[in-house]
Amino acid sequence: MTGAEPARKVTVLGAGSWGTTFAKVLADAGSDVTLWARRAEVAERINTEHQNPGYVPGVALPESLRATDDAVEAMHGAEAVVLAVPSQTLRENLAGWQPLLPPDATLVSLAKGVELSTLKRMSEVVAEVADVPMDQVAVVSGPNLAMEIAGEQPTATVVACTDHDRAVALQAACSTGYFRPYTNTDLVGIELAGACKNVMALACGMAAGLGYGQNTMSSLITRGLAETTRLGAALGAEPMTFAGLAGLGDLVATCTSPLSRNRTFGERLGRGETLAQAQDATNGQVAEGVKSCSSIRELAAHHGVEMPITEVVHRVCHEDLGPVPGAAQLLGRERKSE
Ligand SMILES: NC(=O)c1ccc[n+]([C@@H]2O[C@H](COP(=O)([O-])OP(=O)(O)OC[C@H]3O[C@@H](n4cnc5c(N)ncnc54)[C@H](O)[C@@H]3O)[C@@H](O)[C@H]2O)c1
Ligand SMILES: O=P(O)(O)OC[C@H](O)CO
Repeated sequence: MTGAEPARKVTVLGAGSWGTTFAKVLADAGSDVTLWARRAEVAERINTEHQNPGYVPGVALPESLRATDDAVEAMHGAEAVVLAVPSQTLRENLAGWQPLLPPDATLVSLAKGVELSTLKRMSEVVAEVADVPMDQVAVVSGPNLAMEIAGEQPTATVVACTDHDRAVALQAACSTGYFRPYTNTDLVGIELAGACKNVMALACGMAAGLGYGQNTMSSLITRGLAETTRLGAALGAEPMTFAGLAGLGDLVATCTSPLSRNRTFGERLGRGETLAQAQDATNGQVAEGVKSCSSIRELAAHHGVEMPITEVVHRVCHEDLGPVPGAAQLLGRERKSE
């Protein structure tokens, strides 16, 4: 897919909550969409009953949306390939798909995370594993809780790509009466915002689980935005990106919605559940912040950036710090100006 023409043939790899929902958006926008599912029975049900009840219960999928568990068939002739798998498995998934990628296809990451061990953003992982230039990689990120979009509630998002024409083409391919994408070329800012907001949603969830109210949430959201913006500035992002849909927009949606897996996960920790107990309650769906809190913390340390909320979330998730002492640690920090 090149130039400013809408993509007509789009493949979505991953039929989880967001992959299925984004495939519906693309199909509703008039694109010719094939959705790849890991399990044959999921693909079969989408094709015959137009449903994916394990991930988007009660949602009628467009009849034009085709699904398959055959990656070769899924990717044949695609102008854009959308990667809708968890951040920490993207490298492994994409390595398997790499030989099948159509050479000039725009590769679109939906994942919100930072890879453990390499500390790479998802677009960096995609460009490296697919062996394509960075301007062939795009990202979609914003306040995009899948179930609300699947219910066709009005939502905006950001399509980011360093190649503006590709961003415009993808924007056209996913614009519907209920889904309004904006373009942006600040890939670094858009991706960091998407990864960090999951960590802040864990923190807000913990606060909710402890019984704290809106002052605490607003304090965490605002200071979470401050530390995310600091990291972004150190990595060359445009600071204004963090005030946009993929920054403040997604932060507010994720930190305040009971639909967020990250917020829900944090709430369980705040109520005193262990990591394993909270994990059991996710129905197999991914709460990206649980792993990304560690990679973001490490990335910040490499760049000499202070991220106190991320630090506490990491310690609660992985170093046995209780949420109450975690809150005390944040409140007890050295006094400073805003
Ligand atoms: N659900 C949302 O509301 C939403 C919105 C925006 C962005 N995202 C991001 O999109 C990405 C995917 O999220 P999702 O909500 O679709 O996740 P999900 O847990 O609902 O689905 C994950 C999908 O990846 C597939 N998969 C392939 N290989 C896998 C492996 N090795 N391990 C686990 N799953 C594997 C699963 O079969 C499943 O179809 C995440 O990074 C998430 O942060 C999600
Ligand atoms: O359910 P979560 O916490 O993964 O959040 C989903 C989306 O990223 C919200 O934009």
